[in-house]
Amino acid sequence: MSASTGKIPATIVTGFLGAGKTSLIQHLLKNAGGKRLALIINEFGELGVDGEIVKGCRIEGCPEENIVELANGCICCTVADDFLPTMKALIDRGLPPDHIVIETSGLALPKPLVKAFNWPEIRTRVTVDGVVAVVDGPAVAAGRFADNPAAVDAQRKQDDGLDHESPLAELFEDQINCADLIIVNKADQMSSVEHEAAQAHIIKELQRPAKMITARFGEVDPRVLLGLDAKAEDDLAARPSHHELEGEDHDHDDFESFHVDVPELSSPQELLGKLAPAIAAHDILRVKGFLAVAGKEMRLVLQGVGSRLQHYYDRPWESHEGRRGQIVVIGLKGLDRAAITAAIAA
Ligand SMILES: Nc1nc2c(ncn2[C@@H]2O[C@H](COP(=O)(O)OP(=O)(O)OP(=O)(O)O)[C@@H](O)[C@H]2O)c(=O)[nH]1
Repeated sequence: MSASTGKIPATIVTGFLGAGKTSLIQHLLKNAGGKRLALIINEFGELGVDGEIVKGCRIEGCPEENIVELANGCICCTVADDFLPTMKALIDRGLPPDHIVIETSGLALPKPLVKAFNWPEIRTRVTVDGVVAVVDGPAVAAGRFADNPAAVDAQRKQDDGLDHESPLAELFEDQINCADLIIVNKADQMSSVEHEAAQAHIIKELQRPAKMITARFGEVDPRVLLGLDAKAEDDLAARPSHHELEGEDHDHDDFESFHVDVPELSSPQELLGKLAPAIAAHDILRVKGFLAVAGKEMRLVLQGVGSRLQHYYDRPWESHEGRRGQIVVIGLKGLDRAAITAAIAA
């Protein structure tokens, strides 16, 4: 319960694809110090990978019924259909959570979600304690979210309907400009010069006061993360967004995702060898999923952010899952699905 409002506090975690939102939440759950947390996990792709990863950790104190997945679409577009009923169900429980944490999809605009907390049934019971933006530090330092006039011009030539700046830059700016706390993540992958470049870019684009801290693997003290007491739903005018200037056009109309079934692999390398060139050739932004490897009882988690690929075994396959390997692929609209599928699953 928030001491200043008497309402249940909720934290909205935003940040681009692969920035480290799920890692942050896993760390928070492991260090919750007895707090009863409930999680709402939203994903752009049609497979609930993030929710599965968090459940796969089998963290004590966070039973599976406290983790609600809203997959297949961005939460900011389905607020009334998905988010509000989920919130209501959580707060109507006999023993409501102490704190609600919402992981939005990497393509979601946070502001429509904050607005949803003004719905009468929610407003009286819950307050937005803070909006936390997780930022991929090395990607920002590398200029991934900078406005790139040449690239936008080239895209415009292909698509007359494109009426705004780089979709990645816009989304990045909307996410940080809604935040109370910005976490510059992946410190282990940045030199001090890159760290400074990332911070300078954030400060250049930031139009409101927000705290900024650095982290690796989302390891942030829960006392820093929770208890910001921002009451963000009362403060919407101070959180500027490109989206408002563009009417109903949603930034993530510029992105698409699909999934690929992957047969059992002889080794992880069998897939990695095909995936790395496919990511480069098709400028794939994000891949993630679960794979079966011959002779291994455990399922293999695959994570790809840009060209960086990571994999690890997390838990044994359960019998009802049938060792079914699947990965989600996300990129800018116009992905050559047939070519990517053929390259990965051949
Ligand atoms: N080296 C390094 N890798 C990190 C760090 N934080 C996260 N990662 C890795 O980056 C990948 C994506 O991390 P996630 O936590 O799943 O990112 P996310 O923001 O939840 O991704 P989406 O939900 O798909 O948008 C995983 O392979 C993580 O292990 C970090 O600080 N350093």
